[in-house]
Amino acid sequence: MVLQGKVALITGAAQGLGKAFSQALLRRGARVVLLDMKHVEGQQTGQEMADKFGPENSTFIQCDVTAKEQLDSAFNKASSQFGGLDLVVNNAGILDEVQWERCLAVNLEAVIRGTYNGLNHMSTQNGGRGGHIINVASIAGLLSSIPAAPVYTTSKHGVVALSRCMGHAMHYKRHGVRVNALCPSFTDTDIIHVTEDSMGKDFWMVPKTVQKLGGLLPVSTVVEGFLQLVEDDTQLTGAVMRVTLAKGIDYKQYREE
Ligand SMILES: NC(=O)c1ccc[n+]([C@@H]2O[C@H](COP(=O)([O-])OP(=O)(O)OC[C@H]3O[C@@H](n4cnc5c(N)ncnc54)[C@H](O)[C@@H]3O)[C@@H](O)[C@H]2O)c1
Ligand SMILES: CCCCC/C=C\C=C\[C@H](O)C/C=C\C/C=C\CCCC(=O)O
Repeated sequence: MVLQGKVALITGAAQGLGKAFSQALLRRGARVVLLDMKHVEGQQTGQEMADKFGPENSTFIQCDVTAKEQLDSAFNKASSQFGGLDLVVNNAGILDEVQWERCLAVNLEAVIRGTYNGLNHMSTQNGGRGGHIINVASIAGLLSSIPAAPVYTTSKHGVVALSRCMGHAMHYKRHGVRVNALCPSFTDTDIIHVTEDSMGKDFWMVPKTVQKLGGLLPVSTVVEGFLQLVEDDTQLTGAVMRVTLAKGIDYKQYREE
């Protein structure tokens, strides 16, 4: 996808990866609608983007992705303000093994809803232009070796499965919308600063696991993978991109099923 002039909606965009993805898209001439439940941080990031790239090219909408009415309304607002959507990035995520129901609601249910909303708005069947949905999963969505984070791992496995199913040629033919998953390893953002409150008694395992993997990915490496996924039309749909320190950016290969 050539990003110049395209319209993107990104959830969890106030900080971390979502903020970095937004900035990368704006740099390439896209217009971006930033969604986040954090009002203060979201407003600040929205202002920062408006100052750098022009107020007409981005907007912040406060939205809790787990609230159906808020998410639906944010999609409608984004689409009517910017004249349709071309790219939806379901990125908002949390790690909470204590309030695990919330973890599933944010990481999986809201990504399912965001995927269906993205299809509704971009499908050529509904008069849309076609487009691309990127669901931010995790390398945890491809491994089952993270005993300290069973629900987070489950949610991310779900995101990978959802993206592969909805990325199937059958759906692409109907809607003209690519659906792909992005799976980074540990990256230097706030989510990894876990506590006993959110992880329970196994929280001490996180730094050990990071150490075992050789450290944290810089956000810039994940952005590089993200842009490749958006711009490389040869990995059409149903693709699962991994970003790791050990192997860099690559695609998981699946046998024909
Ligand atoms: N940092 C990592 O190590 C890593 C690795 C793999 C995948 N991921 C995934 O990347 C995504 C982005 O995480 P990050 O690393 O930037 O973390 P982060 O904590 O810095 O950012 C997450 C953002 O999501 C927002 N958010 C959380 N719940 C929300 C809700 N209900 N509604 C709207 N917004 C909500 C937060 O306010 C925050 O701005 C997540 O899905 C995460 O699981 C992160
Ligand atoms: C004990 C780790 C779980 C806590 C995770 C904290 C934040 C998660 C962010 C990322 O999405 C997780 C990313 C990668 C986890 C990957 C691998 C861990 C184990 C790998 C291994 O056993 O080789």
